Amino acid sequence: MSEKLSFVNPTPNSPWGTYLQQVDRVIPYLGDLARWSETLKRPKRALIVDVPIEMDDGTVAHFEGYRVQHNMSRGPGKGGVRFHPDVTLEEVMALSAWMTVKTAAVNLPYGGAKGGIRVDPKTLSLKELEKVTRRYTSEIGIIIGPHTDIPAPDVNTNGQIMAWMMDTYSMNVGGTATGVVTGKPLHLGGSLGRVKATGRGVFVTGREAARRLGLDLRGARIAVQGFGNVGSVAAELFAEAGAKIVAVQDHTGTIVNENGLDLSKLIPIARTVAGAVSFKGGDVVPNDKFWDVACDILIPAALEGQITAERAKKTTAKLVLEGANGPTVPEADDILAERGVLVVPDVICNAGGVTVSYFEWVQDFSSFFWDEDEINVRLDRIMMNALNHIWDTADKHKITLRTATYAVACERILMARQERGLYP
Ligand SMILES: NC(=O)C1=CN([C@@H]2O[C@H](COP(=O)(O)OP(=O)(O)OC[C@H]3O[C@@H](n4cnc5c(N)ncnc54)[C@H](OP(=O)(O)O)[C@@H]3O)[C@@H](O)[C@H]2O)C=CC1
Ligand SMILES: O=C(O)CCC(=O)C(=O)O
Repeated sequence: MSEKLSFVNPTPNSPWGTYLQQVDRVIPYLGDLARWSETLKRPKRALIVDVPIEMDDGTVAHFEGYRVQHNMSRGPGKGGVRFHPDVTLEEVMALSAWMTVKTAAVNLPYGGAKGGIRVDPKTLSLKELEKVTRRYTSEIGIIIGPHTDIPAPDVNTNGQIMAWMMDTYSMNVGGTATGVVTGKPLHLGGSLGRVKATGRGVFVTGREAARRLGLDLRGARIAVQGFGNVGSVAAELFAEAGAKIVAVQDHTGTIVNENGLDLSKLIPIARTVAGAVSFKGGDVVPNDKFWDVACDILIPAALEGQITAERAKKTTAKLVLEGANGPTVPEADDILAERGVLVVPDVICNAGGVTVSYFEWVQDFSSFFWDEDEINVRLDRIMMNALNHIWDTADKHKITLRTATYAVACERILMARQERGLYP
C-alpha cells in the first residue's frame, strides 16, 4: 500500500484499488444499508507470517505469508491459498474481499478470507514445498479452523497441499479435523466434483449468458488465458458443447489455431513444465497477440488486472467470462459496457469452486458423501438461481452484472452486519 499503510489508501492500479472502486459503484443501490458500506472497505483481520524453512541445500530461506479475513458477518471465513512470487498483502486483501462478495452472491453461509505465500513453487522441490505448506499452516493455525476460517486451493495449490494443511492443523489440535480445509483428496474427506467445480461454474454461467445473448455455443470461438485448473476445465466443457477453443495462453506463451485446438492432446502437454507452447497442434504467437485473436467468448482464467483499457478496446469477444478473480480493471469494465460486451463477473462466474467446497464441508461434518451427479445437479441449481436473481437486479436498475452482483451480495452482507449489531 502506498505512503501510509492504510486499508483505504490503495496502491494505484492494485487489486485492492479495483475492489474499492467496485464497492463505490454499488453504494447508490444499497438504500439505508449504505451507512454500513465502510465495513466493506476494511478487512476484519489480516495476519502476516514469517515462513522459515531449511532448503535441500542446507540454507535457511524465509517466505512471507498472509491470511486475511475480510468479513465474517455471514459465517466463517472461506477462501483459497495462493502460492505465487507476486503475492502481496494488498492482493490477498482484495482476494479475501472478493470471497466475501462471492459467498454472499451465491448465498453460502460464509464470510470471505484468502491466504497466500510469496514464493515461486516451481523452484521448490516436493520436500521444500511440503515444509513451506506445513510451516505456513502452523503459523496461520491461530486463526483458521473448521468453524472460523476454511482455506482451499487457488493458484499453484492443489489437493496434495490441502492434505498437508489438514494434517498439520490436525496434528496441532490433536485430532483429525477434515473440515478445516476443502479441496482435499477424496481419501481424506474431499468431495467428488470439487476439482472441476470452478470450471464447471464458468461453463454453467457462460452457457446461460450465451443463451440470453442469442450466441450459439456450437461453433463459437473461445480464447482462454490461464490454462490451469479453472481455464482447462472450462475449455473442456465448452468444447464438449461444440465450441472451438481458438487460443490458449499460459505463462509459457500463447498458442493459436483458428480451427480449434485439440484439447485431448493439449491438456496433458500444458500440465508438464514445458507448458502450452510445446504443443504442436497450433501456432505460437507473441503474448500480446492473444488479445487480437478473433473470438466470440473470452475467458480470463489466470491473474488479476489482465483486461486493461487497451485490451478492452480491441477484443472482438461479445461475452467475457471471468474465471480468474479480478481480471478486469474498472476502466476496462466501462469500455466493455460501452461497447456492448457482456461481462459475467468473477464474483458469480467462478463461484462454482467455493460452492462445491461448501458441499465438501457439509459432507465432512455429516460424514455422509454424495455422488457426483448429485453434486453437479446441486451446483447447477445454485449457480442458475444466483445468476437469474442477479440478472433481474441488473435489468431493474439498468446496471452491469458486476454492480448487480455487488448489490445482491452487499445487501446480504450489510443486513447481517446490521442485525448482529456492533457492541460487545
Ligand atoms: N482453483 C479454484 O477453485 C479457483 C480459482 N479461481 C481463480 O482462477 C484463476 C486461476 O486459478 P487456478 O486455475 O486455480 O490456478 P492454476 O495454478 O491451476 O492455473 C493458473 C494458470 O494461469 C497461468 N498463468 C499464470 N501467470 C500467467 C500469466 N502471466 N499469463 C498467462 N497465464 C498465466 C498458469 O500458467 P502456468 O501453468 O504456465 O504457470 C496456469 O495455466 C485465479 O485467478 C484464481 O484465483 C477462482 C475461483 C476458484
Ligand atoms: O473453494 C474455496 O473455498 C475458495 C475458492 C477460491 O479461493 C475462490 O473462489 O477464489
